[in-house]
Amino acid sequence: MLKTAISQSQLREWQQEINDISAEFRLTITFNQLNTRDHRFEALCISQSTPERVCQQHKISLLQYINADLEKHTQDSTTPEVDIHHQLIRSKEGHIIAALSFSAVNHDLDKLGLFQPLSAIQVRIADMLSNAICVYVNSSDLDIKSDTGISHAVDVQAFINAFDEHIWIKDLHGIYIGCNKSVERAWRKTTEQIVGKSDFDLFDKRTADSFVEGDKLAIEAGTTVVVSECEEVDLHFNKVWLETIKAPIHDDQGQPIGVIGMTRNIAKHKEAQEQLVLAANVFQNAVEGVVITDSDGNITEINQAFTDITGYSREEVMGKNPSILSSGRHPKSFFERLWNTLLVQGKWHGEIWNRRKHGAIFPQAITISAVFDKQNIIQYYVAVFADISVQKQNEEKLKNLAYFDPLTQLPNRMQFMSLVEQELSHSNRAKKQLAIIFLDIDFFKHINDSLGHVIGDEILVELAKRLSYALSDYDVLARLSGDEFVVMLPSISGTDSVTSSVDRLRSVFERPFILDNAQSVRLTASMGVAIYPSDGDDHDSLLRNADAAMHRAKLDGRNNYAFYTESMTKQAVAQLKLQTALHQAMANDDFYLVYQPKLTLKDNTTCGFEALIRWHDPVLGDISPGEFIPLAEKIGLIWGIGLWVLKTACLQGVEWLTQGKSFERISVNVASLQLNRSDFVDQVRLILLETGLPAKHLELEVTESCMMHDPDAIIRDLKLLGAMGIALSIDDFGTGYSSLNYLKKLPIDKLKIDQSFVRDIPHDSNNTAIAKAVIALGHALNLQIIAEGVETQAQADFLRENGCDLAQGYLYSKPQLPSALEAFLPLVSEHKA
Ligand SMILES: Nc1nc2c(ncn2[C@@H]2O[C@@H]3COP(=O)(O)O[C@H]4[C@@H](O)[C@H](n5cnc6c(=O)[nH]c(N)nc65)O[C@@H]4COP(=O)(O)O[C@H]3[C@H]2O)c(=O)[nH]1
Repeated sequence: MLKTAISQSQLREWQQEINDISAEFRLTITFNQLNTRDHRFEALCISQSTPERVCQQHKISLLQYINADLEKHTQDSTTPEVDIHHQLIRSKEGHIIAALSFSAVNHDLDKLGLFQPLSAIQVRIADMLSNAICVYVNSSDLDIKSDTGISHAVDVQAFINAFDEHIWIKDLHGIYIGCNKSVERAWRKTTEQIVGKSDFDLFDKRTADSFVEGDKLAIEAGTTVVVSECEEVDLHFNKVWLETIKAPIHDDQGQPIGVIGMTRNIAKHKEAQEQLVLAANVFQNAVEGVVITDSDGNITEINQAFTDITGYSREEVMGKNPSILSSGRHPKSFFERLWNTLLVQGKWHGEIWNRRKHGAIFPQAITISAVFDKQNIIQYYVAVFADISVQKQNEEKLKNLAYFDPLTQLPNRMQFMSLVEQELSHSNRAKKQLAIIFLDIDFFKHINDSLGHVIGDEILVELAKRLSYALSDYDVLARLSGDEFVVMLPSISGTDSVTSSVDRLRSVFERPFILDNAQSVRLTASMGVAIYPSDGDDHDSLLRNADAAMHRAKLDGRNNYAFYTESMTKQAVAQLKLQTALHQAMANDDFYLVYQPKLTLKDNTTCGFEALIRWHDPVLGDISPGEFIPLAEKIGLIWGIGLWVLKTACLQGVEWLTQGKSFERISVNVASLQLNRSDFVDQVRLILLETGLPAKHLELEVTESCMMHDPDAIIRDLKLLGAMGIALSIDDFGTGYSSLNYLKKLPIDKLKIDQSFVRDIPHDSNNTAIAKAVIALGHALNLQIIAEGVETQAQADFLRENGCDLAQGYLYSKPQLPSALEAFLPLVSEHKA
């Protein structure tokens, strides 16, 4: 127990007063330094937080002082410099109470005129710096100072009580010789119950052992040591982190004579420490690269991810400017904007292309923040960035998928449309024309079906290359789907320039496509052209109309091209209707045949009938064969229709024969597509067999154009038909192919002068000349000549006079139903007669 000359109640009162001051000024200690008993002094307390100002004056009655010795005191209150002196304070019994450090602090208080600084003291207990208290003596007491000097008396108990920390002092035997109020509260014991006891008296053995061990540590170390850190619960059941430090107390000879201990709550410190550890962990383990620079932009810290992403180690970048990463991709203005935003808003976020240590450029998403101090001055810049190379690559891939055809790498429909739209707005402003060419490969389906899709793809890739080469750099080529390509020709000067582009595109198909297996494939394409602004003023209508024109080119026999006109669309719509009806006609049995007699000009006797098809549609009415036969050829229905006509005509012939009628031959028109079929001869043979019509009663009329495709095969088939006894004639002679070379090879019997040459004879000199020439030619080849479309007697007379053998036409009879033709069908017996 501390021996003091003052009573406990006085001490408490005194401490209370000090505590009040402490509360107000965060002061913690006070004591009388004067070696004068029963003297009244005034203490002036100065807040440590505002050390330059006198905040408030308090009178403290220091009635008594602890009778402690200041064993060594060299304090000189007049010394202006800070000078630290260490003191050991002992109780009357010689126990060391505290180890104090005094430092003189020169304040300007004397300027107030009221006080003279006697001593300004800063006190340390076991290395813990307390708040300062300056003790001044009233001017009137100065004489005392000069008489008596500085007192050794210090109220140590009050001093240590002022601390929230638990403070205790033990001698070398481990006996407590003092403690403060905090210890009383924490250990739930009074000072009297503690002083004079050892740890073994107060705690369980394990705890006591650890405490004694701590004492030993401090004594052996000869300096302050942290002996334990532990988490506990305080009186209010709050979790606290307690740290116990111990310091040895030495005598004049430096021999240890005891231990001072102090336990304090370091929860806040611990929390801050944990936060720091956590932050450091986050910093180092972040996936994002982090770089910190000082306010001048010099790198002060980086994390591991920075090194992983950029390839630069910490040593390589410390103190350098982040511009070492610069890729050179961004213009100066980019960084000017960045800095402007950063300085004004304190933050910038965006994407930057930087360069890795080994040279590769990469994109990064980065946020740069400025860190300000209390005065709003920038202290640091912190940049957090992520390498977004993979994300960029994926974006690029997606963009490609969205805008480009993966097979040919050409723009796809979406991209093409957007390019056309852009070009249209330009053309609109510049008052220029623009052309869209729609290109579709003829019969490409057959390639896929016969050679497979892999070969089909191979051809499309090769074709895409060829088409690209055929176009200029300004033209845009795209693949819309399957075998459909489309071209935009911007700023065309007129139709001519389009035609030459179309010609270049067509020339691409002149060379065969050589496949991997050395097989060669020949292709043709049909193209349609639409021109802005006449054929449409937006991308949709232009593409649609180019497509319509392309279909027109297909209907015109493929391997062709067509320009779009408004009327053409209407025509296409009407054709679509007709097409649909034609498909129905076969199933509905809407076709029938009429027959037109053929006569011998010499004696006007019937020498045969031409079977001509008729179609009556319940909705569309009568439709001329001149209209629907070419359509049937184009949409592939001609084969079925042709067989039906052949069979029906043969059955009619059989009927007439059965009726004993004489008609020589029934002639049937054969479309060139029918003749091009390899099984045509077989089909004819089959029909003759099925119907029972003798071949000698059948004649087939073929057109010259049938010789256009594979003439050798046609000649072979015609010979086979001729060998069967079927007569063959060339229809519409003079209107088309007219190759005399083939004509002489053909096994034909007749030439038919087309009605266009018959029409104006004998008045039209050209037609009469042609008619005469055909007659002469035919006769020279030993062929019979028949004229069609004979409407007048004059025509008939001219033809007869010029050697024409046969004729048919309205002069004799229109094509009619069999029932109306009785007059032209004599009985065999009559005919012979
Ligand atoms: N102005 C005029 N015309 C006359 C006269 N005499 C006959 N005609 C018409 O002339 C056309 C002759 O047939 P085409 O040249 O083979 O021309 C035929 C033929 O190429 C084709 N066609 C008709 N029926 C068939 C058929 O069953 N099969 C095939 N493949 N084509 C057919 O349709 C074309 C037109 O046939 P149609 O309309 O029946 O027209 C027929 C016929 O009615 C006349 O004195 N004056």
